[in-house]
Amino acid sequence: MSSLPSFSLQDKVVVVTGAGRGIGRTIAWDAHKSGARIAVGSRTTAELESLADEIEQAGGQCFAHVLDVTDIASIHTFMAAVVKQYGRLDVLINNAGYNKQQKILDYDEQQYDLIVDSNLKSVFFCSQVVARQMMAQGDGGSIVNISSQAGVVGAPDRGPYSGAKGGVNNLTRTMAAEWAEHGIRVNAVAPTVTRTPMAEQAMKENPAFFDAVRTKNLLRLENVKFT
Ligand SMILES: NC(=O)c1ccc[n+]([C@@H]2O[C@H](COP(=O)([O-])OP(=O)(O)OC[C@H]3O[C@@H](n4cnc5c(N)ncnc54)[C@H](O)[C@@H]3O)[C@@H](O)[C@H]2O)c1
Ligand SMILES: O=C(O)[C@H](O)[C@@H](O)[C@H](O)[C@H](O)CO
Repeated sequence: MSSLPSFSLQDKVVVVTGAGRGIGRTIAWDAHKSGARIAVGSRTTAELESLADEIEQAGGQCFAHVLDVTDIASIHTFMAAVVKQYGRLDVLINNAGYNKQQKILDYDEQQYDLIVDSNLKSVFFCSQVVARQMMAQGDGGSIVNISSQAGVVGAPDRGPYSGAKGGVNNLTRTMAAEWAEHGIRVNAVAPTVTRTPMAEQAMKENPAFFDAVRTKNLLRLENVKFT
């Protein structure tokens, strides 16, 4: 007999930002399969609505609402809509992110701001709103930040992105330290290159990145082809 408790999110309300595609969409599906009620947000709703339809056809609950994680007013509107829909929330997955690869010397201020706001400011303010709600509920909660290996090691052609993800790592530690007394756990996950629209776009646009992925990935990706 296993001494490990079985993993369940039965009836928990799980919020996933940037869930229209890629890693976020898969997280939303997995949370549904673990019994959670899902709330998803992204800048455009077409992909979210197809996800919500699919989860509901599979017998689950999925609330979709527009969200721009770089805009504090949009974050407040989204989280209020989630609480109105389900009455509470239990888990926040800070997944939304954006990158455009180029050399540090070539970024302008607008590009820098968009990347850093999408990956770091987003985590700060989504977590702030959610932590206030969890504290009001009084029974703790969990926040998971999707960081990156690029926030741990140097990442050529990804200056603002690697800086922002490194910031996410330490923001995670600080949030965990501040909010532990409220029973709110804060953790980060730092994936390496994962085949999603974000990574595919970068591999198409930047041959040096594609070569690095192909040669450094232990599974060898010599046969990767793009349509
Ligand atoms: N794919 C990888 O190789 C990889 C590796 C490590 C970490 N990550 C991280 O994982 C997360 C998901 O990446 P992905 O590869 O699935 O990317 P993706 O581009 O395929 O999906 C990102 C999602 O975030 C949404 N999004 C972007 N900006 C937003 C905004 N301002 N407001 C709301 N939604 C927004 C997009 O619309 C999209 O649905 C990101 O934080 C990314 O940095 C990805
Ligand atoms: O490891 C990562 O966090 C990702 O793979 C990123 O590197 C993105 O794919 C890329 O930067 C998009 O432009």
